Formats: sequence, structure tokens, C-alpha cells
Amino acid sequence: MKRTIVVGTRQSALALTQTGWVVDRLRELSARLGMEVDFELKKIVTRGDQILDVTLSKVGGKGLFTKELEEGMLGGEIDIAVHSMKDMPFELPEGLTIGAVPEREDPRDALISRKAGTLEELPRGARVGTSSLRRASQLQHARPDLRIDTIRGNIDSRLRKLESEGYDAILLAAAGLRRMGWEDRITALLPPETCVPAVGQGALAIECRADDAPLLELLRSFQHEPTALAVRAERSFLGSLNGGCQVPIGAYAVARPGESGAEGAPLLTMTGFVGTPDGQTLLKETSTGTDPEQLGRQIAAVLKERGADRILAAVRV
Ligand SMILES: NCc1[nH]cc(CCC(=O)O)c1CC(=O)O
Repeated sequence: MKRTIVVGTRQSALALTQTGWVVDRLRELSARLGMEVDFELKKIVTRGDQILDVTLSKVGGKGLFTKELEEGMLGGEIDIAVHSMKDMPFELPEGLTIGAVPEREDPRDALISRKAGTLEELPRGARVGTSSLRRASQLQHARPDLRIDTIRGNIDSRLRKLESEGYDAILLAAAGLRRMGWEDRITALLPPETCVPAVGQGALAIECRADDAPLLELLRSFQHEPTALAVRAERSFLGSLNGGCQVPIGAYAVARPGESGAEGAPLLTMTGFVGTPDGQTLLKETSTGTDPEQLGRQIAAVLKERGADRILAAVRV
């Protein structure tokens, strides 16, 4: 009997593009596995979509873009949801699981400046739009002269605001722009050494019910193990610092095949970051290990020792 898998999606241009990409891949994989499945899209509005112009930290950012989709899965209205990993809360509701983490897109932050150019080439005192404390912190550290102003909305509306609201430049995740086919708008990519990306940036999470065995089997073949391991380490770091998405925290991990070849456990290298929003204090630590959760906890512990908790407490009030 042919099964119809109902895929829930937000209606933003990026969400529709990402979900469409995932459904195309899953169609190919299911054909290869000889599984008889059909896919149907169902659009769902999340609370985050309704309040896109409000600064998220003011409304409690946790799960804003995921909650209604998760309720849909638990209620059986939809079977899968595709999320940006970056927007996933640390804990999943009972009964749901991440069935697959596909290969990561570019994890870097991108500068989109009105007069094409790099961060160094921005004029003194230029006005840069971002509402991410993580981006603000690292940007002000590199260029204390820049004036940082908040900007909100989906990536398409932020690109419009760059023109219409008089910013000299804005910062966006390169991944979203690439997935939309808008990489030509990028004027410079910030290396992770200059701007540590957000936890999970550039990766997707495909969520489903934990007891949906046939779907989990299909999703298993879509998992990209190095990406999944890297994201586990980054999320462990975030969890150890009690971080949500609206804190000046970043982490970037890369998994490489282990010393002993294909069978050895992959070796993870991760940099964790916590900074003050004014860029005066940046705490960073890089370490390696094979256990992703332990690596995350270890780097978080080093940064706490150096005052990360104080920085985060001051931001949270
Ligand atoms: N905070 C919103 C958000 N969530 C995911 C992406 C796209 C990039 C990604 O998948 O990490 C974006 C936009 C941005 O930060 O530019």
C-alpha cells in the first residue's frame, strides 16, 4: 500500500525552498530503496512568523518557529517537518526525534554590503544591520567604529530593507542565501576565525515521530554523519551554557575521519565562543575529541571558568 507522507512547512521563501529540496531528495532515496511513498506539503503558520517584526529576545525566542509544527506531528496532522537546525530548541518534545541531519551548507556568515566590499573596506562609522548579539559582538570587536542597528524579518525582507532603510551593509547566514540562489548578493564571507557561526548554522534538522519506523528507515539514508556529529557537539556546548538562539554564543565543529582510517571514530575539532554584545570581551576556545557531547561540555566548562556565565547573565536580564 502506498503511503502519503505529509510534510509540514512554514511559508517563508526559505522554508519552502528548504522543504522542497528535502522532499526532492527523499523522493529519489525512496525510489532507490523501492519504497512506495508520496509526499504532500502542508503549510503551517508558527508564532515566529506572526511576529516577525518584533525583536525575538523580547518575546522569548524558544521554539517560536517549531512549536506549531511539532504539535502537528504529535497530533498526526503532519509526518515530517524540516527546520533550520539553528532554530531548533535544545530539547525536543516527548515522542519526536530528529530522523536525519543532511549534509551542511556553508556555515559562515555573509556580509552583504551596498557598495560591494569586505568588512575591512566598509567606511568608518558605516551602519550595519543585524539583530544577532553573536554577530554584533564579533563585528564590533573587528570594527569598533561600525554602528550596529537591529534589522528583523525573513531574509528576503532584510535584503529589501538594506536598500530601503539606509543600511550600508547587513549580515546574513550564507547558507540561506545559497539555498535561495541569491549567493551573488554576498560581498564577503566572514571566516569562522573572525565570526564564529551560530550553533547549527547551515544545517537542517528533519524531525518526525519517534515511533514512525518506516519513515525513520527512509530518513536514515539521508543522514550525513559528519554533519550530525558536528551539530551534536555544537548543541551540547549550547546546552551546557543554557543558551537559546538569542544569546551571544557561537560554535563551529568539523568532523574528520579518524586516524585509523574509515573504521576509526571521527575526530571532532570545535571552537566555542561567548562574547559581550559591545565586542569588548570575546571568549573563544578550540579543542578536539571523539565524543561530541563531551567536547561540547568541555569547551563550555573552559569558557565558564573564564567568565562566560557572567557575560550571559548580563545579557539575559
Ligand atoms: N535566524 C533565522 C535563520 N534561521 C536559519 C537561517 C538560514 C541559515 C541557516 O540555515 O543557518 C536564518 C537566516 C539568517 O540567519 O540569515
